[in-house]
Amino acid sequence: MAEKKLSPQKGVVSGVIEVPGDKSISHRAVIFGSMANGITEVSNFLDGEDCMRTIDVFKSMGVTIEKNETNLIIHGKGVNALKKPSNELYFGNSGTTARLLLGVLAGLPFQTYVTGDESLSKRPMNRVVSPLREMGAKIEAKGEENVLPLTIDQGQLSGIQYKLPVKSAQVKSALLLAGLFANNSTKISEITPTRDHTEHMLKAFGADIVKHELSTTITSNKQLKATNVTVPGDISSAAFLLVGAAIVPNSKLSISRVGLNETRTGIIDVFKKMGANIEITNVVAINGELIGDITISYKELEATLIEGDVIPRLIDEIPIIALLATQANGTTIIKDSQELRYKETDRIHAVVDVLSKLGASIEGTEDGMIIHGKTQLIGGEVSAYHDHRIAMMASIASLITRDEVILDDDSSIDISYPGFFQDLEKLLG
Ligand SMILES: O=C(O)C1=C[C@@H](OP(=O)(O)O)[C@@H](O)[C@H](O)C1
Ligand SMILES: C=C(OP(=O)(O)O)C(=O)O
Repeated sequence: MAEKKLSPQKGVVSGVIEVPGDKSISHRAVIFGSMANGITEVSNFLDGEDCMRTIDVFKSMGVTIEKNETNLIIHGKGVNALKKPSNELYFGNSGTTARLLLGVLAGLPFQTYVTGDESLSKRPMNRVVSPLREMGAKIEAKGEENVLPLTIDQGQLSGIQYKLPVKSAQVKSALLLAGLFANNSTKISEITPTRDHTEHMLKAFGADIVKHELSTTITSNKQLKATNVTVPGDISSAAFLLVGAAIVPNSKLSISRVGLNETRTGIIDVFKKMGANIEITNVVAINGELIGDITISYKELEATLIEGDVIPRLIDEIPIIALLATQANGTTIIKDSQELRYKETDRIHAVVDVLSKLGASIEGTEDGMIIHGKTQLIGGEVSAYHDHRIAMMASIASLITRDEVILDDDSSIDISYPGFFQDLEKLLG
């Protein structure tokens, strides 16, 4: 535990910066690079704790993964070369590692035993385990049904046609990965588009994948071919700094080389709906992923309604959007976000608790929250709930509080944004 005292009102947020690599794409680069034949070089890989858990899993299955000054180098020898690990596989705090790896481990010809930390051990795994069992996977809970720890035995997978009941890219990705091991094709359909990095990367690594509207079909194929991956800056990390600039008068901030995949840019739509001064420039596509620069400057904002199809496009940004809404004129309503209750912590409860303690006018609802702005935040002692996104939200709040913010523990920030406080320091006047 590392308590953090954040002094209030440290001045304007201004400058040009890059944020660390995208967490979702970094995980996937390690997974695909480790399953492929050949060397995969990953530039701008996120050195966050969650991605380290994915690296450790493949190292324990015999893959050589090393770093040079700039890149992560993965020496893939194909899925047939993966070896039975000698110990349990530990997924730490990472939901993405857990869900995606279950899809891979279900197809491997040896037994594995998988565990996670206290938070991950409470998060639902049935959303992945149940369709994987339909495919023929042999997965058993060690204790309580449908949560970690789990044992995965060798099973013969068959393709399925599956309509996702939850709006989850992790579930979709797990099933597409399992589809690589199945003896016929697998078709996954969604009701609402979720992040599609897995689909882009499957294509880049040579898998046989066809996308038609909201359905994706994958044909079994264990022979992925290595390719280099450029990881864009993480828009979910950029979100904290962008909100910092949007709420501190006279700020102006540019973030370069940020991922702008349409399935991730819901926060930009929200900024625009609130009337923010925001501009996107220099957009290029690399392996199907858009990358560009975002510039924002301070402006009075108006409240808005956030609901429906935009939610999966900004699901991880809702804590910081809630802070933004405390500074917009009027009532912002966030709906359709029940999924927040199944993250590192119940994020509806945590956001409402932290922002209320800091002086905001906010209520939780079953599937979201209602925020009345604009309020002068006061400051005070708050818990980060061991959740990186809550810790960074409270830290950004201190830029506008009247008094100090005391955070019980800032160590979770290393999950997705090591160097967060150094970057923030650089931008403060
Ligand atoms: O696929 C991914 O990389 C992720 C998908 C989302 O989770 P769900 O699939 O549970 O919505 C998101 O919240 C998580 O941070 C990363
Ligand atoms: C929910 C998150 O990640 P994960 O599901 O991988 O733990 C997150 O990064 O906000």
